[in-house]
Amino acid sequence: MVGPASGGRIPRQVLSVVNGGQETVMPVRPASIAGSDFGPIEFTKEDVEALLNERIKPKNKFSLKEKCDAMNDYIKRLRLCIKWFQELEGDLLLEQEEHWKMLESAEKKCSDMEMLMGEKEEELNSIIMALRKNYTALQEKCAKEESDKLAAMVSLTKEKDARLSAERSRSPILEELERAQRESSSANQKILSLNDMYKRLQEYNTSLQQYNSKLQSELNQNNEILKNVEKEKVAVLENLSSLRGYCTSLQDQLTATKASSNETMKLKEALASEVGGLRLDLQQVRDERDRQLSQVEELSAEVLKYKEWTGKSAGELENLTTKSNELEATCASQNDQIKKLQEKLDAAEYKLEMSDSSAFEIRTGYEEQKKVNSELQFRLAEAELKLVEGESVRKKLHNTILELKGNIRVFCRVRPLLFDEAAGDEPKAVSFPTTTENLGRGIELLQHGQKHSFVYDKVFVPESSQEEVFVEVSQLVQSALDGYKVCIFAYGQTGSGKTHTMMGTPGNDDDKGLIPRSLEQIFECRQTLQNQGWKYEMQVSMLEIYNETIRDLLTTSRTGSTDSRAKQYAIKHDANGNTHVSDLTVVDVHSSREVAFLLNRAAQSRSVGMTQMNEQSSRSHFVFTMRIMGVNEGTEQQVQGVLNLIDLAGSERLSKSGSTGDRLKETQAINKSLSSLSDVIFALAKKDEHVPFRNSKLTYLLQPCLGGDSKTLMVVNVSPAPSSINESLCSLRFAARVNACEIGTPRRQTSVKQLDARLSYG
Ligand SMILES: Nc1ncnc2c1ncn2[C@@H]1O[C@H](COP(=O)(O)OP(=O)(O)OP(=O)(O)O)[C@@H](O)[C@H]1O
Repeated sequence: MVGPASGGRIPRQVLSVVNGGQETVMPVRPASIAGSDFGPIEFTKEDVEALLNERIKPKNKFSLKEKCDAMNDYIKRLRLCIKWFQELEGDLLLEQEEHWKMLESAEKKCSDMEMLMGEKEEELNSIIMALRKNYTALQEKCAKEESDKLAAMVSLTKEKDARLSAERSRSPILEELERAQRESSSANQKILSLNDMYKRLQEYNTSLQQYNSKLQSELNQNNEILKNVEKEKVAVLENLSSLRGYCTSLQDQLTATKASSNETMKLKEALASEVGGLRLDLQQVRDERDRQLSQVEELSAEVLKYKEWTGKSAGELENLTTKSNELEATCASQNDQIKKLQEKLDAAEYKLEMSDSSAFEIRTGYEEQKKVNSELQFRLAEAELKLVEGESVRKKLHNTILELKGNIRVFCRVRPLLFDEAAGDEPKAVSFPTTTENLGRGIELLQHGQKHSFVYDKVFVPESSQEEVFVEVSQLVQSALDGYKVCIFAYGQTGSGKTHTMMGTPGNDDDKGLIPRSLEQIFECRQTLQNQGWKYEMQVSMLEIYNETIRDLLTTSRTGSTDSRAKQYAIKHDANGNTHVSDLTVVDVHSSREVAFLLNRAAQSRSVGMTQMNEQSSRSHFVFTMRIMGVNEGTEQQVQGVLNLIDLAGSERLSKSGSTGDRLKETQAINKSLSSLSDVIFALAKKDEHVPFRNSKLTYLLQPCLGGDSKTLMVVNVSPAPSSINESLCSLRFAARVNACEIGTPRRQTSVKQLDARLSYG
């Protein structure tokens, strides 16, 4: 395309056409050209230039004619163009005028603008001045910034250096960071899982709490029922005893009535025989009278005959008359006799009648009493049946209560401060919460100003008597008679009161411990249950585990020589879940006195020594076992219970006990077996597949009691002395974990088959 030609005025409308690779420029006036008769005007750039320069240089590539034609044609067109240019010029002139006018107005506007511009310039100048000022300020600032920048640059380089050194130390840090991140993520995961577990534990806890409250309410209900049953039992027993009293009084009455009836019968018989005799006498008298009358008649007849014989001698007549008078007198006296006899007979008959009626009365009374008696006998039998039923309900409820309470239960007993432990001004190390929730169940320990709280099934305060402790245990002991395996063991630091709790003080009735009290209860109950048809056989054995060796405490072969003590006793569990100790002395017992005698013997054989903590310290675990076999002849039911009462050796810290030599060996053996016991308990609590019963003689012996279907009670003994606070805390923590254990379900051993006669531990 061609721009405005230099030196000439170019029409405003010029078309640039590219045709066959050659560029063509056409001046265009759309209205006139588009509708012109000449068709499109074609000329080259040079033509246009020549036209504009008023020079035409036709090209030589055409023939002359063609060129002439083209020139003519071109001239024609040029003329047209000139014409159009002239028109255009006129238009332009007009336009120029308009432009001039516009220019004038523009100039005016320009002068206005200039004025405005002047004003604006002034304004701008002032702005510029201000800007300059700003600029100088900015420059100053900039210089300052520059210096700052320089300082920053210096610090940047320093930082860069530091960064470089940091970069160098970065890689190990990064590694560490990665490791830390890994650890953190695993810790996070752990936290998450712990949170999860915590949530689950909380849920479990709430469900346990709900379950616990349910159990508590069930327990309360059962306790209520038990109380009612006990009340009913008492009422029935009272009723029974009053019925028995009434029955005996009736029996007495009956025998008295029977005796009086017999007497009356005898009297009656005597009277009857008397009446018979009197009748005989009467008959005889009557016969005599008749005979006499006939004699009188005969004599009268003779008198008449003699009267007829008037002539006969007056002497004979007289004789006859006297005879007759005599006979008449005899007759009269006999009549009197007959009268008397009749009277006697009447009286005897009256008496007979009377005695008949009284005999009848007595007989009816007797019959009535017999009826009352049989009724009473019936009621007695009914009451006895009720009693048996009540007893079985009691047993059931009692066992349900124990099951609800859990088959491993924990009691805590705090002994009083001993004489040499007087606390002085020190604050009390042990206290007992008084809130209703934990009353009688809670204990608090103060260690280094920190309070540790524990809750057990029962907590006995120092003032609790042996009787109070036994009352809580007696139901468990009763279970052994009902056919359960029962295991009660005392645990605690040395000198904390285990032996006191289990054995008590010999020779002091009030201070008897759990073992003698349990035995008394068992033998008393045996007596009561005999009335219900139960017959019991009991066997006891006593052993101690000293330095991981079993010793038979009832062996008679021991004469103080250590050889018999060294005998190896093997513990065996049979297929029925019973545990036996080979060669152990087993004694049949029939009374609590017999057992007391054996206990005394065993106590003398026990390994006891003096430690810094206890003058009479048990250096071994003492295991008392009673096997109870009961048979009910009426129901043919058999029960097989086991009662294990264990006084464990006291745990103690070597540092504190000051043990050396043999004592040290003992202490180590004691601590090892106690830690085995805690391992077993915890494995059971965690429901581990493997429970390390075999790790010690004690745990292996007690395997059926700890791991199976027995009812187990741990009495944790605690000393209140501030000097023993650490040991007390350890014992209480262990007890708390035991309390949280859930091991097996107690099972009653009842059968109708032949019982195994050997003594077993479970
Ligand atoms: N409840 C109590 N009331 C009065 N005295 C008690 C009580 N408990 C323990 N004692 C006394 O405390 C002392 C230590 O008690 P005990 O011998 O029973 O402890 P222990 O735990 O069996 O010790 P070890 O493990 O060393 O045999 C004894 O003198 C005992 O009489």
